[in-house]
Amino acid sequence: MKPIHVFSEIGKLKKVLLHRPGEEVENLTPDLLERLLFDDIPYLKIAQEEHDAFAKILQDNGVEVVYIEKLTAETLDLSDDIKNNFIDEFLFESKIHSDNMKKSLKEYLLSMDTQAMVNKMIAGIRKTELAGYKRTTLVDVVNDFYPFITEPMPNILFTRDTFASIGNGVSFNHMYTNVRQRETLFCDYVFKYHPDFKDGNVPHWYDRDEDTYIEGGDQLVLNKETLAIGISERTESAAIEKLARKVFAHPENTFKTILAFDLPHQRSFMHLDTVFTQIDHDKFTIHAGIEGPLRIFKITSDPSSEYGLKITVESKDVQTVLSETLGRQIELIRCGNGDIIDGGREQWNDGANTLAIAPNEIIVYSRNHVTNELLANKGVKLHIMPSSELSRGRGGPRCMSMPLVREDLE
Ligand SMILES: NC(=O)NCCC[C@H](N)C(=O)O
Repeated sequence: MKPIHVFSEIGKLKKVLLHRPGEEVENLTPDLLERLLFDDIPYLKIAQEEHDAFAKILQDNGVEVVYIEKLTAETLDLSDDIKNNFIDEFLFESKIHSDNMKKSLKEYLLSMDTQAMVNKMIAGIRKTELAGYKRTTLVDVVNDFYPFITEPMPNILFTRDTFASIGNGVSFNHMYTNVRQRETLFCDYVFKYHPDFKDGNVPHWYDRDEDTYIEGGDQLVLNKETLAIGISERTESAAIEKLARKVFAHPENTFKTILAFDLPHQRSFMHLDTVFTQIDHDKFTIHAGIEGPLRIFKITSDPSSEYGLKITVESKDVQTVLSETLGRQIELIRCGNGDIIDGGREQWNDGANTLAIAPNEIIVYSRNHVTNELLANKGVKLHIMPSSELSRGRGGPRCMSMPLVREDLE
């Protein structure tokens, strides 16, 4: 089996990548929430308990759970060179430019064991914790009010977004916001050097140094022939074209069609998986807000065209386009039963963001009880996880997980 094997959204989940929330959550302050893309400050202890419950559901159902922070530490422990280069790149991307500051930070980071160092990089380094921190550069003086030398990365919790497993390959994403850019450095090193991944001959469908942005919450693998990608606040059409050309050109490629959904560019529709996830061969959850007039583009390979792609605009509704493309009648189950209040509230709390661990078997947030009851009545097997604190980061079970291996569907 190759290290990455994901040809559907619903095949039995065998291995998944998570991040257990840590001290970065305690580095959120009201002034920083908007910049750091959180809507409130989770209570870390409870957030960790909720996350452990999530991991336990996965493990109890035969899924191997690996953590990005642990894989990164194992990777950096492989050699001093790898560790040194990682620190240098991290500091560069954290915009630490003065030589003095770089030197003191490097000494500080190297004084810790590798796991503690990785956790600290994710948590952010406060000005108060660096002994002898002095304002030396113009940047330091200008930013005097800012409490961090390196910024916290609370969104690394959402492992779905930084890279996406597609078939046997990976899309290393260029994130839309600067604050999420450094997250992709961690998986970049893991895939380059970690023994579980480096020799796997994993094709890259996209690279983090591309100049157009794309995020994993917008990248769905509907089956071995079909991808769905959101054109959203976080993913631009130019990035989808680049990815499409790479995927279609690969000698072992199985994907023939990419459906691109043109979403409203606003936070409540942040990614395609914020409004739409697959539950079973013929069932999806959906936010009623995207069922209506929505442009959907069908992208296929066309070697005779100048850009190598054929684009057609589908003028039908989501249900019809999906039914025709997947070759079966599709049922869309509305978040909050489509009610303007229940649907609005539960979609905001990721009621439409479910993680399938097998066909017709999904992990959902407890707080979305209207949607959950509807799903249970439709015969969907639910694994319900606690969700008071984790939901404050605006991501659900699908956002908090990146499948590495799924069994193929029959
Ligand atoms: N796939 C997803 O929808 N991920 C959720 C990301 C939430 C995070 N706070 C963000 O704004 O990027």
